Parts: sequence; structure tokens; C-alpha cells
Amino acid sequence: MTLRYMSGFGNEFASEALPGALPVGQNSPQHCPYGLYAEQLSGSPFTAPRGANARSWLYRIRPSVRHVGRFERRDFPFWKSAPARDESDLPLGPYRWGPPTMPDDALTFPAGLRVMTTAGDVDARSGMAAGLYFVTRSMAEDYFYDADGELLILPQEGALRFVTELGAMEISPGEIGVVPRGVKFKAELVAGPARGYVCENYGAPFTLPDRGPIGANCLANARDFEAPVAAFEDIERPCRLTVKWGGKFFVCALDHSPLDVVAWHGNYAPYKYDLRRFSPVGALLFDHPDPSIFCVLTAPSERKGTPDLDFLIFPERWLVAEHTFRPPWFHMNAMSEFMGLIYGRYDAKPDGFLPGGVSLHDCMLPHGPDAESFEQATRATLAPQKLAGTLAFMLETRLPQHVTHYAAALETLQIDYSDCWAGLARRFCGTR
Ligand SMILES: O=C(O)Cc1cc(O)ccc1O
Ligand SMILES: [Fe+2]
Repeated sequence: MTLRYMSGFGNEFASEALPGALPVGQNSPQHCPYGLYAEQLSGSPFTAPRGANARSWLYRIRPSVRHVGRFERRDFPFWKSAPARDESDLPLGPYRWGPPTMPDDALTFPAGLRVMTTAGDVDARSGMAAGLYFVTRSMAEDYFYDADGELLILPQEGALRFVTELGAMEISPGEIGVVPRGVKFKAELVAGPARGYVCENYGAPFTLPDRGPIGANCLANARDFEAPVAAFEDIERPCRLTVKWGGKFFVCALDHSPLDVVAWHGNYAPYKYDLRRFSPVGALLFDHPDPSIFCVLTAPSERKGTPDLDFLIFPERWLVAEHTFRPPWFHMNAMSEFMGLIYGRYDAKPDGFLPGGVSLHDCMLPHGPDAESFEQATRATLAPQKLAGTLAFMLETRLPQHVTHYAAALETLQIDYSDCWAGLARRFCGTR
């Protein structure tokens, strides 16, 4: 299926699946075209400053009040929410996991979501949950929305189609998708089985970072983000809707599809982005800059310069720095770092950190290049070098991350991870 998208980040989009379905010049006419209902979906307080104000107007077959029935509790035991501090007995340490084997049971997107770390507090609207998803089955007549946060989805294998109230988008490895808080969707398998990484952001929605002295271009350019065009399901048969709310799940029966939005306009919409369109800016002469130069999206907190959550990538790029130790330096960080690898090799950890795997370097836990990478980079002849065919990412939050029971019990947990630094022998020799 070839899907169409509208280009731009946070634009005032307007899209209609039937001609003339969008009211002109007003949001809430006495009679909407085609007998549709008008409904506002607010992604921010009504009074948020203009730059952070997000809402869309949806013109739909039935209003959302008809898309919910009597709720009952249901459980997705692996989709944990913060606070979940006491899930694991693991002692303090840096952690790394190999890619878990693909489960062969029938798993839809919410059922196959496996939270590995949580940070902050879902009710305080600050923090996140990060982990993996495994999908072996499309959601059919089965819809979902997350009232607790927006979902950032990073495919690592296979492709998914997110059919949402505002239209459909497909994402495959190298791309990301974001489904905003409150937007109803179903996830379908396009090429499967599918697996990847997922982050549920409880705080302010992701936005593009300021570029400072970099200027008006490069990094993630706004025009490369794509929002779906309006599309609707007019299905009258038994369906069900699951809602994640306050860390709990509730389900209700419906006799129709809730994805019945015929037209919409506004700046609150799902979007996708091809990470290979990120234009990196880096060291042109010497030294390794801070990874903030690789920030794709940021979720700001109330504290200036202290994001609740940053999403960064380590994409293909040239290394040209002279008389420089080129891989990431040894460091300790006030922020906590969850990393994944979509494909290729990561320069600081050429072995052991595998596509589909995860590393966690929590708040103020020392880490850096492994002994092999250190040796190699210390000896290397510093000719221009292309780091080709690689894509790693980092979710960096100001909040400490707590490991879930699922992650602690995974058989792919590398208990010997910290040994990767054991070979860093004393080199001090008393003379320069
Ligand atoms: O720890 C890591 O590998 C991520 C990272 C990369 C980098 O280039 C600089 C700092 C940093 O935390
Ligand atoms: Fe780091």
C-alpha cells in the first residue's frame, strides 16, 4: 500500500478523505459537512504558549464519547509504568542485554511490548518507559490509545503500519514513528515478524531542539517529518478499544471502528521520520563533542537546558578529527542513558552491543569505550574514516532509570558486561 504524507514538523495541517469534509473558516459549524461530528483533541492545555500549543479538530462519523463503553480492567503484564522502583533485585551497575529471541506466540503491539526501564512518574507527567516490542500479529478490530504519554516507535526488524484516527503511516528499520497521547490506533504487520524499540514519553511532547549557533539548518530538518493524510474506517462490527490510563489498562466493547475521522486540521498528529535524513554536524578539527549534537527530538522539562527526555542518534558519519581520541570518551553523566542499536556496529562497543540489544548507563555510573575500542582508537592512524552502515540511538533522561523484572530476568542479560573495561590496564609511566 502506498501511503501519502504531509511534510513538516508541528505544522497546521489540513486533510480530508472526502472532498469538502473540512468546514471552511470555522471549527464547529451548526451542521458539519456529510453529517460529521466536530471534536477537538487537545494535546496541551488550552492556554499553553503558542509554540507549545497543540490541538487538532477532528470531523468524525461518531464523537469519541460513542467510542467508549463500559470499561473493564485488562492487563498487559510486561507494559510497566513508573514508578516501578522495586521490580528488580539487580545490584547497581551498568547493564547490557543481547537481543532477546523473537517470541513465537501471537503478539499484537500492546501485548508484545516489553518495558525494560522506567523513570519518573506517569501521574506527574514526567519521565518515561523504554524497552522493546515484538509483533507477530496485526491488531484486527482491536484499537488502543495511550492517555499516559506519547509513543516513540523505532523498528529494528520488520515493518509496521500504524493506522490511526488521523491516517496511516508505515515505519521500517531506520525510521521512527510517534503516536501522540490520546490518539487511537491499531498496529498492523506489514513485514514480519516485527521487533524494535519503544519509548513511552510521559512528559511534554517531543519537539525539535534549538540549534543555537548551528543556525537554521541541519540535524533533523522540519520538512523531513511526515504526518499521515486523513483516512477513515467505516466499519460496523464488533470491535474493542483498550486504553492505557494511569499505568493501568481498560478495555471496552464497541460495535464499530473508532478510526472514523473523515477530515482533520491542526498541529497535533502522528508523524514519522527517516533517521537517514538527519544531517549530522560534528568535529571538523579535533576532540569529540558532546552527543547533544545528535539530538533528533527533545521533551523539555520546566528546567532550562534540562530535558525530561532527549532522543539522540549515532548515524553514519565521517570521522576526521586530528590528534583526537575519536570514540566517545570515558564519562559519568547526571542524565541516564538507555541505548539501542538498529543496525551496524557502535564505535565505542564494537562487540557485545548488538542490533536489537540494549545498554543502560544510569545516572552517575561510569562508562565509555571498551578496552578493545580504546586500544584500537589509541593506536589508529587518524585518516578520514567513514562510520558506514551504522545506526545507534540513545534515550537520555534527567531521571534515573529503574530496571523492570522482565529486563532483570532476561536470559540475554550480559552479567559480565563491566568486564569489557577490565582490560584497561594501568598505563601511567611516570614520564610524558
Ligand atoms: O555512552 C555512550 O556511548 C553515548 C555517548 C556517546 C558520545 O559520543 C558521547 C557521550 C555519550 O554518552
Ligand atoms: Fe554515555
